[in-house]
Amino acid sequence: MAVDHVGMSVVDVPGSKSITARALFLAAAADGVTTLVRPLRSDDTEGFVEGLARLGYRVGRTPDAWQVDGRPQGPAAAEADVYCRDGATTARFLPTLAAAGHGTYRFDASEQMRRRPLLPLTRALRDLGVDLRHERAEGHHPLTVRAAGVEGGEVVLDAGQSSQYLTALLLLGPLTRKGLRIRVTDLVSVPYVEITIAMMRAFGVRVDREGDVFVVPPGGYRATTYAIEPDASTASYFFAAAAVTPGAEVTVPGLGTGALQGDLGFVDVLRRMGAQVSVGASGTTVRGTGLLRGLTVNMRDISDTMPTLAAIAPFAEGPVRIEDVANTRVKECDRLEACAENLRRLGVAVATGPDWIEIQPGVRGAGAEIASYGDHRIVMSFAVTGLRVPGISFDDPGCVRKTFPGFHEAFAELRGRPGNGVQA
Ligand SMILES: O=C(O)C1=C[C@@H](OP(=O)(O)O)[C@@H](O)[C@H](O)C1
Ligand SMILES: C=C(OP(=O)(O)O)C(=O)O
Repeated sequence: MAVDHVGMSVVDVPGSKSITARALFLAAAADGVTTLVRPLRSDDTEGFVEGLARLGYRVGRTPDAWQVDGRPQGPAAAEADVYCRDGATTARFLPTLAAAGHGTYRFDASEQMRRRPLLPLTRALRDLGVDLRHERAEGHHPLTVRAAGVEGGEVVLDAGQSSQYLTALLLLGPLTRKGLRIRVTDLVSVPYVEITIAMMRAFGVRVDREGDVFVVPPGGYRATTYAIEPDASTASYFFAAAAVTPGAEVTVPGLGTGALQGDLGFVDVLRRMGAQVSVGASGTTVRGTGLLRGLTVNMRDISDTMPTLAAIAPFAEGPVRIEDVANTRVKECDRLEACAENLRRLGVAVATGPDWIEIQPGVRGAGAEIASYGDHRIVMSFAVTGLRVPGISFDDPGCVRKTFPGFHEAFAELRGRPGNGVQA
């Protein structure tokens, strides 16, 4: 088996996409000028900034920091046409931000983002009195918001397919006249809601929770200086690389015990499988021990790391079964089927159900071309597989630009030799 050299590496992972998107929303809505330190520069966050600019917000940028002139009263533009690209945070958060202002704003997105669901959020916004019209299908982009401020009050929300609906409404709460009481009937990806609440706190707003009801007071946000954590989902590829390479050690600084992101919990999965993991105050280190056990794991809270685990699962001693990840079918692609198809291309035995995937040990084929489906996580995950299976290539390696344009270079550096057989 080809075992590549990973050695001992310190990997500087770019900023969190989720934290950058929330920080941009909060800064745009805040009273004053906010400085965002080390934001993520990638297609998703560039799309968010471009959307803000179209809505009339001013964002000044240096390589390491962005300055946002907050407008508590809402967008400066009376009319705007915003293209949200492929980013669900952009496509779900920006129309919600715009709803609190006064003007007519149209939002559209990539073909895949047009397919991804939105209905529970647009329904909730309408229930709150927002004039929101879909051009084609109910609950999908393109859509137009005729904004006239939001009164607030109580609203019921099903966030069983995406927590981003709840995050959008939580972020909106302080911009409404009466505040919001959001009654949630179902919720996935809970740690992302915790990120939202922690970040709202940093911008001066306290969210209270009474059972299934999230209570958000009116009153707006306070501008601040906010440092963005490295992206924990991105870090998963580098941690996984260490775990599948006996003796290799990867440290990601800036992601430690105080981290906001639930996806850092991926290292607990690696620990259960046999990797050595240490989470300290200033960073996290994973060391490959040569042992990789199979396991059954519920990834409802950290489903962005499902493809990472699926891609290294064939190297485990026993089957790996990942459960409760139905909503990975409505992401950048149907990730359960994309993982299954690509594993089969490599000669791995795999089965899927509505919300699970089970992967058997062993790679019986040679390398193959991986079908990316335009999904950054499929490419980054199977790059890790490529550490142990020679001859893996990608039909669309560049789609990593969504969250990490420099991924292939960083991964090649980790492997200790340039090129990595991957053309970006
Ligand atoms: O709020 C966020 O920033 C995110 C929430 C998660 O989505 P879902 O809540 O749709 O699972 C995650 O998959 C996505 O990458 C980012
Ligand atoms: C699902 C993802 O992105 P989003 O939903 O923000 O488009 C992701 O980054 O894996």
